[in-house]
Amino acid sequence: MNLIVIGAGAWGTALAIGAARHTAGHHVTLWARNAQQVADMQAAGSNARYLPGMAFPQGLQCSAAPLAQAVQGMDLIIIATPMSALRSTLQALAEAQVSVPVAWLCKGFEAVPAGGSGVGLMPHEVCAQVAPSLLAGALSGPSFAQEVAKGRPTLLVAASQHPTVRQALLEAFHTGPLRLYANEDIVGVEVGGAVKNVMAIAAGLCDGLDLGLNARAALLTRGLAEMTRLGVALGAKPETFMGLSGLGDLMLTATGDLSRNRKVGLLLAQGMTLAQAVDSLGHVAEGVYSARTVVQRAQAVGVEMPIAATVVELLDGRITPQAAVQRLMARDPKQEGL
Ligand SMILES: NC(=O)C1=CN([C@@H]2O[C@H](COP(=O)(O)OP(=O)(O)OC[C@H]3O[C@@H](n4cnc5c(N)ncnc54)[C@H](O)[C@@H]3O)[C@@H](O)[C@H]2O)C=CC1
Ligand SMILES: O=C(CO)COP(=O)(O)O
Repeated sequence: MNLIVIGAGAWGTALAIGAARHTAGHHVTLWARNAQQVADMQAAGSNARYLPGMAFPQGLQCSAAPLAQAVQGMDLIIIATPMSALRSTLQALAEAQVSVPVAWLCKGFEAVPAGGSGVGLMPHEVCAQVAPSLLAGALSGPSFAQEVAKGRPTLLVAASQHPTVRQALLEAFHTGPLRLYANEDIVGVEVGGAVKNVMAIAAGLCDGLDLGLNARAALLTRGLAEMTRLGVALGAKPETFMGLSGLGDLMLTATGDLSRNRKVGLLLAQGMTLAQAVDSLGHVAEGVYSARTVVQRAQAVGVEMPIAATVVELLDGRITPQAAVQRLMARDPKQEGL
């Protein structure tokens, strides 16, 4: 199998390493838009900027060729850019008349700028707009890049309504320490991936303010309820949220210190501004950009998401972390459930 990973950040690089290391007979290409980055990676045999200390296995190729040329002859195309570049990348693939399976790794909803109008979309909705004939899907689940690059056991979900896409993802990545499950519920998988990042920011704040383990468990439980409510209202199956891309990724991202989203919350709790927190990461934290869209989509379908809405106010600097906690605690009593 020939496969190409578009976008050489932490996650694209880790997955390319995993596929190249464990699948004899696969030819894996890691593509970056920046020729200098490709030259640096080739010279070092690693991606020092985005995934330092992880040596490339033999056979992993790097490329900065024009995208339309780079994807020729590929059997599977993986988009590993941030959510903000998904639309333009899908457009480029549509223009290149790609007919092989494509899957994105980005977790988020398209951003709606502060004060802006319009509706932010889920990844598969973006694809339906700009590249409707692509055979496409998402690869998601609890997976810190550094652990995948180290070869630690990791379970992922191949989500698509197209069996050929699910099958191609399994063929490419179900190997060695990577185990894949297939799921047709792309809405559920994408809602889980987007909302867990928003909840991880909240969990970082909770821990940064030293609110305690009881508070964090409560936050994640109610966060899961918010995720499920939104997903079901958007057409997802409720059971998807009990799976890897829902509860699994929520647990990992909200409690694991490798998470960039969690780190944003921890840094805000220390008194950093959002700009300072984001600048200090050196990587994307998708929850910062998706939070507003998540809440806006929830309002559009009449779903209440008090934790996510509070995160948006915090990110906008309209409320202090302490006031946010007081407000959530002072909500009226209600029946437990979704
Ligand atoms: N890092 C992780 O452990 C995981 C990340 N993800 C998701 O994967 C996506 C990417 O995350 P990371 O790789 O960690 O981000 P990162 O911040 O490490 O790297 C992003 C990369 O995308 C590249 N990029 C940006 N725009 C591009 C474009 N138009 N064309 C090609 N490349 C472009 C940047 O140059 C950079 O190399 C995010 O949506 C993230 O939520 C999902 C699972 C795990
Ligand atoms: O999606 C991830 C793990 O599954 C990575 O989370 P962060 O983007 O918060 O680091």
